[in-house]
Formats: sequence, structure tokens, C-alpha cells
Amino acid sequence: MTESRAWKILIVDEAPQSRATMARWLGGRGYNPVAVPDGESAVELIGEGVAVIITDLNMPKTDGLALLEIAKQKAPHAIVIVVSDVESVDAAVAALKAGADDFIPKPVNLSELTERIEAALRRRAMAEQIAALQSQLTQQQGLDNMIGTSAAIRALFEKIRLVADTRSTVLITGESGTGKELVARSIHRLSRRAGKPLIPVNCAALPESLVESELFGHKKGAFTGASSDRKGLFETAAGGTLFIDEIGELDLALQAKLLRALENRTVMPIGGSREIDVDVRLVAATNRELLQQVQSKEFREDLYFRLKVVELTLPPLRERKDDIPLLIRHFIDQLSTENERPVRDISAPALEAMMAYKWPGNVRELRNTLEGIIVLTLDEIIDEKHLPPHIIGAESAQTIIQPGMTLAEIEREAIRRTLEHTGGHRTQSAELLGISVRTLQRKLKEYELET
Ligand SMILES: Nc1ncnc2c1ncn2[C@@H]1O[C@H](COP(=O)(O)OP(=O)(O)OP(=O)(O)O)[C@@H](O)[C@H]1O
Repeated sequence: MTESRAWKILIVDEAPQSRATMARWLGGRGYNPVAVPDGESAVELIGEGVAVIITDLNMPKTDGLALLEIAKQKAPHAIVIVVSDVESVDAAVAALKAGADDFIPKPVNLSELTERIEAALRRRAMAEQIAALQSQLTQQQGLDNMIGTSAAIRALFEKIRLVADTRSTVLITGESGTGKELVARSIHRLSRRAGKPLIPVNCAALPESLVESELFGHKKGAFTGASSDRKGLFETAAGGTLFIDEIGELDLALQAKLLRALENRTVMPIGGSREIDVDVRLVAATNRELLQQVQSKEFREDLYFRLKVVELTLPPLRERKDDIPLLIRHFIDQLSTENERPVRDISAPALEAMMAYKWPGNVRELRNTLEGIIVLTLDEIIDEKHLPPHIIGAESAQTIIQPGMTLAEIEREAIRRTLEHTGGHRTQSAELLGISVRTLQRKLKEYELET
């Protein structure tokens, strides 16, 4: 059954035998059936407590269609299943058009009846969850579709609201895939700067030699290839927000330049002779331990303290498992629509397996996993059979290491499988492999794994 609660089912059928058989069958399956012989007696009983109404169509006085009308008024959430003789198929079609949830021809096949009831109850539960989710989203408007009701996420939403409309620099920390970019976008959208641009820049994705000119701009002739003046992202973001992702990847010289830009609110383009005023709010993110980088002298301590005036930390998904069902429902809804697939729910055992899994790639991995499943199925319900083996804990003991393999071959295979696991996400793969994104990029070239 969809829930342990005994659903109240109203059976309206003139034929005593058929009425009694349905009632006995449903009672034996844990439902709470109430059987009546005509429309009038049914009208008396229709109310909020009734979950399902099974009604015959052809009845004297109040017939099935009239009952359907009344049910819509008195118990709008009740599911109405019409049963009818095959001859009155036209009437059944009319009932479906008038809003009945399902139609079963008489004589009623009892197993089919329970299946249809279960399916309708599941559909209704899903619709209710989506409605709840939508209202929750409306309440969180401005938070860029960030889903979550766990205590940790609610506390984070609160901090985002408080910090958004200040000038403070914000440092967002958290593992890869936890939603740092979404937080940065929310901060921008809730701030007075929302009408101005939010410019994201990922330091790990840019070659080191380009980061400086990207951020601060350059003058014509400043270096080979600088054929004209170019504005940096600080200037492009004027009045708005600059989101520097993977700030831990900035080299020390650029860290000094960034600190100066923050302190003086001016930037100096490469090859320039004059500082340019910039009014930009900086939001930075990292999935590395900046403090450790400070201790190992890879990151300037003064910049670290300048950045961490306000620090928002995103907990890994495994530490806020309460959010998993909600996120799954959100992604099922979103990805089924996007990919035109019929998936609309997840079975209890599959959900349990997803809750037990550790999600090293966090929300991104959850979304990628669901996308992989949804794209490849025409089923309506995600079940255990759809889940990848590593999630249901059935990953075989097969190991990538075989005697005779070189270390390079083992490394190549580890990188290949990690990329497969993260859906090709380099930052996340680098983190899982314990190397920097740049090292990963170098190895991808070396092992010819680039796509
Ligand atoms: N709370 C959430 N609600 C809905 N979607 C989320 C949530 N958190 C993350 N996501 C989704 O997960 C994916 C990863 O999020 P995001 O890019 O913000 O992570 P990140 O921490 O910035 O990752 P990285 O460190 O790798 O850049 C995105 O598709 C994002 O929309």
C-alpha cells in the first residue's frame, strides 16, 4: 500500500453481489471500504475523509456522473474510479472527460482494481508533494531554486538573506557539488546589486597565464597577442557581483593583486599606468582547505582573513540526508519534463538505497545519477533495478588493479573511472582523486583521455 494508513473507500454500486465482493476484497487488503447501493446514500457519506470513490455509472436518480460532480465539490482530493458495463463505454469516456481519475469495465477484475487504486493514490501523493515543494519554493523565492529543509540548509538560507544586502565579501566553502555557485547566485539576486551583472569566473578552468588579464584586463601591446585594450571581469561586473570560484587555485602574485583590488576598490590592467575605480562585490568559493593552504604558504594569510569576514559553509549531502527525498523529487520532476520521460516517482527500496549511499560528489552526483536513470528508462517508477550497482552496494569486488599493469595504466584507469562516476566533471573528479584540477588536466592530455 502507498501508506500504512487505511484509506476510506466509498463503493457505490446497485448490484449487491458486485458491491459486496469489492468491499470484502478491499477490506482484506487493509483498506476501509464502505459500500452503498445508490447515489443518494453516497452523497451523504462523501466528505474529506473519503480517499477513493468507486462508483457505478448507471444508477437511478443520482447517477455516476452526477456523483462525480458532487464529489468534486465536497471532496476535491478524493480519487474517483468509474466502473461500468462495457456497453456504456461512451458514458465512461464522458466520465473521464468530466474529471474521473480512472475507468474499469465490469465485471471488475479485483487485482486490477487494487492496482489502479494504488496507482491513483501514488499519483495523488506525488501531486501533493510537488504542491508542497512549490509552496516551499515560493517561500524561498530569491534563493535560486535551492532545495532543502534540513536544519543545516535552513540555517544557511537565513545567513544568505542576512548577508545578501551588505557590502561584505563572502567566502563560500564546501565540497564540490554542494551548491556553492547556487549560493553565490542567491546572494547576488537578493542584494541591491541584482539589476547589475553577476560575473562568474573559475580560476581552475583558466590557464594560469590568462587569469590576470581575465580579472584585471590589459592594455594594447601589454604582451604578445594583446592587440587591443581589453576590460577585465572586475570592470565588466561594475555595480554587480564578481563570483570567483576555486579561489584556492590563484597564484600568490595574483592573490596580492586581488587583495589590493579589494582594499582600494581599484584595479590596474596589465600594461596600464592608471588605477581604475571599481565598485564590485566579491563572492569567492573554494572546495579546498584554505587554512591549510595558508599554513603551507600557498595562500596569503591577509587575503584569507579579508575573504572570510563572512564564511558560509555548505555541508556535504551525506550530512543532511533529510534533504535527499526532496531533492530527488525535485530532480525527477525537472529532468522528466526536460527529457520528456514518464518517470514520476521512486519506490521505497530505491529511495532507501539512495539515502544510504554516501554521495561523494554531493548534489551534482545525485542529479547526474538521476539524469542517467531518467534518460534511459520508459518506466514511471524508479526502482532498485534502475540504480547503478555502486549505489545499491552491489559493486562487485572487481578491482582495476591486475598483476602486470604498470602504475601509469592503473592511474589512467582510476582517472577514467572517476570521470565516468562524476559525469565528466573535472573539478569534482580532481577532488575525489586528491589532485588539483590543473594536474588532472595535464594527466588527461598525457593519457589521451580528453573528450
Ligand atoms: N540545494 C540544492 N537544490 C537544488 N539543486 C542543487 C542544490 N545544491 C546543488 N544543486 C545542483 O547541483 C549541481 C552542483 O551545484 P553547484 O555548481 O552550485 O556546486 P558547487 O559547490 O559550486 O560545485 P563546484 O565546487 O564543483 O564548482 C547544480 O546542478 C546545482 O543546480
